[in-house]
Amino acid sequence: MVKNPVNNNELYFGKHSEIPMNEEQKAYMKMAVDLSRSGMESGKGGPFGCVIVKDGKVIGIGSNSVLETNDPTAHAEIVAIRDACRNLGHFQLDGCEVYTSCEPCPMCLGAIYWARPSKVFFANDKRDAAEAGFDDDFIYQELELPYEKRKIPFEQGMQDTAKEVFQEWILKEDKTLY
Ligand SMILES: Nc1nc2[nH]cnc2c(=O)[nH]1
Repeated sequence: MVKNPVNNNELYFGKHSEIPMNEEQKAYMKMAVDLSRSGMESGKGGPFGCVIVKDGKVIGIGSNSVLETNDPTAHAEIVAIRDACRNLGHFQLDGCEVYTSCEPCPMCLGAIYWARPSKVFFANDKRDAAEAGFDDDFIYQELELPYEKRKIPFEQGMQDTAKEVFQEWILKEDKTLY
């Protein structure tokens, strides 16, 4: 195993997964890839597609719609999570599988963790996305930098004031945790 000497992270060489997908899983991934192509060809957005499956049924689909909607958050995974949650009538994706044509970017990774599906399958990875001109890997690298060294610097202020609301949340009795 080769490691990055700066942060000791394992370096990427070649494919991640050693467990081949079964035929059903391949069929869902093919749907995700088809969505990536149709979204790209229609001009909706970049070449990314996503399918969400629960108990053998497709409950959400999405293709990248950033260009069509002028929404920088309209990544395929976000569009599919919104579709699935709308269809389920719930804000979490318990017991669901996410099939995405590309490894999720940090934003989509966050959305996936918040939605809490049981598994994620991806085809292209963040290095493939970088070769195609997308910033997914760059943003992962930014996460490892101190706030002031990021391309978009982050500065903290008024923590005490904002924390008062967190204290109110902690004490609030009628809240739904998510
Ligand atoms: N995984 C993923 N990466 C992206 N990078 C830019 N757009 C997207 C997207 O929709 N999905």
